[in-house]
Amino acid sequence: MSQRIVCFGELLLRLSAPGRERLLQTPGLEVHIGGAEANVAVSLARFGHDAAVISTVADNALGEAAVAELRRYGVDTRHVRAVPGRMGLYFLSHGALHRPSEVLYDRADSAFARANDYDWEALLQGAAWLHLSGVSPALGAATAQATIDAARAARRLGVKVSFDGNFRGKLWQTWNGDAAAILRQIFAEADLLFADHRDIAVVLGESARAEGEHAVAEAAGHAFAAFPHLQWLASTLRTQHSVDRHTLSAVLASRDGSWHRAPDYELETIVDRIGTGDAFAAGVMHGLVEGMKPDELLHFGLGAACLKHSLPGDFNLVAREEVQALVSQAGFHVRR
Ligand SMILES: Nc1ncnc2c1ncn2[C@@H]1O[C@H](COP(=O)(O)OP(=O)(O)OP(=O)(O)O)[C@@H](O)[C@H]1O
Ligand SMILES: O=C(O)C(=O)C[C@H](O)[C@H](O)CO
Repeated sequence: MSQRIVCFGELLLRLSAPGRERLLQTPGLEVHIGGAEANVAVSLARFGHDAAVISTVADNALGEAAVAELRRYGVDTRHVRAVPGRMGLYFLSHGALHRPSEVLYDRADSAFARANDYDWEALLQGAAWLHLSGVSPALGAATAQATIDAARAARRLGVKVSFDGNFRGKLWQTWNGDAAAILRQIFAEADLLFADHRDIAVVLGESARAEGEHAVAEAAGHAFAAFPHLQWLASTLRTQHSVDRHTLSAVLASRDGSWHRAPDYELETIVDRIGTGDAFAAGVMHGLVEGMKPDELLHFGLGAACLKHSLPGDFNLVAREEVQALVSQAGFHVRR
């Protein structure tokens, strides 16, 4: 069994309009389970890792369904506790052409958002990595503190910290949270950051006017200077030609000054882009845990992200062999 990776974050129900419809255009919604950090755990479990989720769900049928869905894909859910309260929801309508996708959150005061009493020393026992994201601290003071506590405990215990910026402006606005001050404390504990120039600008109080690879490279330099524990910074590079046609690449920077860029992938008819950043994060972590070389692990992460664009739902339900086949250009023939 490979190294244990634990992911801390909220489990959510996604209620989405069918196809490309607007919300409630017809009276039906599709249900998927999501949550940025849980998405990473599912991907890692699919790649064969010992992946666990630490979370708090409502002690009702919705909480049970969310936990059951993680178990179905091999995620360890022993540290997901159920308490009285409500599950967080998000509504989604997929965009198309020139109409962007829209997310409507209904998650205020969820069981997860209220909780901050985690015994991190116990929960992190045996873990090699802790994965966190910017969604949890954006929910409110309790989860912001829980995320900071988790990152600090991990560092004390020698557990590596992975943090995905996942900036959610709508969530920060609901409670006027000081994103810069809170995220800075988490960035300070991270060994691995998934962040671009915009995430770094928020934390370092800079303005992020420029775009593209150079903007990320410059911001990465500032992040390595500001945060001495930081070893790697990875980011996707996305050019959007329309809502469902993108060019995707990715970059990886290391503390030793090396810079890697993966090839461009053309995504012509995107099925679902939610969770693609999480798929990238899981792919990069898989590569690091497996000891892949930087170019190889970056390409694997990008391949995983590309494949997620083909799948409805938040989870990237692909095996490592499928990602390998894509990055080694095995072609698109029907497998039979
Ligand atoms: N307004 C913003 N301020 C700061 N950072 C932002 C902002 N908007 C996006 N970002 C950051 O840019 C990066 C890329 O964002 P993007 O919306 O493309 O999501 P993703 O991480 O690729 O996909 P997903 O989160 O759906 O899995 C993320 O790290 C995100 O935190
Ligand atoms: O937006 C959020 O807070 C979610 O966690 C829902 C999705 O699963 C997430 O955005 C995917 O990264």
